Amino acid sequence: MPATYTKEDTITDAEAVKKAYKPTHPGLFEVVYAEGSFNSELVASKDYKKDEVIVVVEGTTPGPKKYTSVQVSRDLHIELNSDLVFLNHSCDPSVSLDTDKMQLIANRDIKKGGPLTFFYPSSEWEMDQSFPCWCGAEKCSKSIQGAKYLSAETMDRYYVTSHIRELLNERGPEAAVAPPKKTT
Ligand SMILES: C[S@@+](CC[C@H](N)C(=O)[O-])C[C@H]1O[C@@H](n2cnc3c(N)ncnc32)[C@H](O)[C@@H]1O
Repeated sequence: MPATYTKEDTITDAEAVKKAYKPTHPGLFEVVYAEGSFNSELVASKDYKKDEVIVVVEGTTPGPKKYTSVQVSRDLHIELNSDLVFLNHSCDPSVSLDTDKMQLIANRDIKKGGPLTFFYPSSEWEMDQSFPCWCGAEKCSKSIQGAKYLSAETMDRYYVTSHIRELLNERGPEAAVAPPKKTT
């Protein structure tokens, strides 16, 4: 999978992709490829302790809001340009992405091979590509569209970046706006 990962990169031969794969962060984490669109995931290559900094995120570039981008301030979106693009969303996330310190931090002890997932609305106000969540967490938000569409009560359960905290504070205590109907 190239660093310039695009929507067209549907995996039709996961075995061939696996053979050609060179991890961007060997020893820290790696991609587990699965056929189809968006079915691959990032997993730990070693055990991590709760609160451990897994990696300082480097080599990012600014770009337009996309399904691969991460929002790092009110107006700035970046591409991760590494295997980190395979971090999936979970409503019970194993890691947090601190976009102020640009650090990926373990939310709990993580075993080697365990999935690395973060709560996408912790950094994204309105996502480019929304999706029905498959995470299966007890308190799953079901439709992931960005922090704008979640209640303060839900957002309070999670680590939230400073730009999202500001936007939530500006919105005030009223309920989140109704989500748009269309999801991908
Ligand atoms: C940057 S990709 C993450 C890697 C992706 N799994 C892949 O194989 O390309 C983000 C996309 O992955 C999918 N995704 C990530 N987490 C998901 C989840 N919990 N439930 C459903 N789809 C998810 C969504 O399609 C999302 O737009």
